[in-house]
Amino acid sequence: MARMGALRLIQGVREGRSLSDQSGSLARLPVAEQARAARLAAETLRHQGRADVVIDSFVTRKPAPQIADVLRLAVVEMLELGAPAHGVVGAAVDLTRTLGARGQAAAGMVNAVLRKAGAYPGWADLAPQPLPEWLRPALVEAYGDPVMTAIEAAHQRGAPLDLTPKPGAAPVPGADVLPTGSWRLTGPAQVTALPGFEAGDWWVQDAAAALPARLLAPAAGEVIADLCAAPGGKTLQLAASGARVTAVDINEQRLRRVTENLARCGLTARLVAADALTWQPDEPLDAILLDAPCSATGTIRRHPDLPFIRDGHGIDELIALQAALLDHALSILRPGGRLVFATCSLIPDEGEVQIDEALARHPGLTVERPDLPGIDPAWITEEGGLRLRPDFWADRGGMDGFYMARLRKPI
Ligand SMILES: C[S@@+](CC[C@H](N)C(=O)[O-])C[C@H]1O[C@@H](n2cnc3c(N)ncnc32)[C@H](O)[C@@H]1O
Repeated sequence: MARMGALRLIQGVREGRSLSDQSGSLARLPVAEQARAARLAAETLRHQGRADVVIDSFVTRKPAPQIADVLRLAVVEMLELGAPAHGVVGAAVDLTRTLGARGQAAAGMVNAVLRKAGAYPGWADLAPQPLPEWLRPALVEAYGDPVMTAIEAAHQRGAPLDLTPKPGAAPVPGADVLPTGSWRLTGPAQVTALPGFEAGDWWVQDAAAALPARLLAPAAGEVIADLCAAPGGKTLQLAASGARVTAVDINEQRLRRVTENLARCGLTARLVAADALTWQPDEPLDAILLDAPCSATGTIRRHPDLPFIRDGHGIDELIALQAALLDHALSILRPGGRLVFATCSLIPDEGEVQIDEALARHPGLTVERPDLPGIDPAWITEEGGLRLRPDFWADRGGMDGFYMARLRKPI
């Protein structure tokens, strides 16, 4: 059941739908099978490049796309997830037979290929899934080949579960406390069953994603706007500081998740469904957090489907939107106020370049160098921002790619 669900999810990705958008399609499966299907699909996409090397070494002709996905699923289940070959091969043959006449005809080939693939000797040494052509060259240009290879290796390792604690909350048993203050769980965990979930002592948020709000350094009583706020990880951090927070997002449905998260954690913020390009506050803002919409290329280790469902289109429009959001945010910030600009992107045009260009457009605007506990000074960029990459903290489980900078508006 889970394998069929996983195959359907992968086919959805081939048609351009993200795994998270398709989660409802598994609703008819028991909960445990839904989780298994989602994990199988994600891991198959994460290791697709390596699976193809194995499959190619045993086939004489390229299999049809659906059959290729059945083979990839089985190869990843055996070689990466350690499932016993006999069960996987039998299930893959059965799955193939459900795929119409083409499946009936391919069942023998699938059986023969997978019997050999299960004993493939060099899986661990195969190069990780490369990033697609719409993204890789820009990142090689920005960071160089060795870093690109390290980023791809980090994507292959996936991501641990990071939690942001409410101030004073007791650590979840078994969690490591990271140098920047987040908690990290490396083993399998069901979020809603963890101690402190019901009480709202913490929320799920990658350690890198927790840093923009820390960089803003909110203080109790300050008037702060969180622009582009949903689903609200950063809103929760700002609200937990005692600041008076207005969370603005254009997407009403996503804002509902902010409401739920605030309620669970016993925190308050004013929520506004509005376009942050035109929204006007009713009182002067001491600080703004602008977590702008972006390519999300820093989150590939959590979303291995992203390289497959995107093709690079729309990034120029996002870059223009980020600049416009930044200009409007600066216009509504009080003189002397501070603004953190952040994107979960690895592309410098969505980070370092945005800040360089904003400084050129806004005379008197300055960047304040990050002074956060736990960050490595090597992560600070020339213009004074913070560049985070998935290959950082490799021995601790990595972090999402992110860029952030704290700006100070002149008085
Ligand atoms: C990167 S996500 C924000 C993540 C969020 N800050 C958090 O920490 O959970 C970007 C958000 O920007 C919102 N968005 C996109 N364009 C917007 C606009 N013009 N005005 C307000 N929100 C916008 C999207 O709906 C999305 O929720």
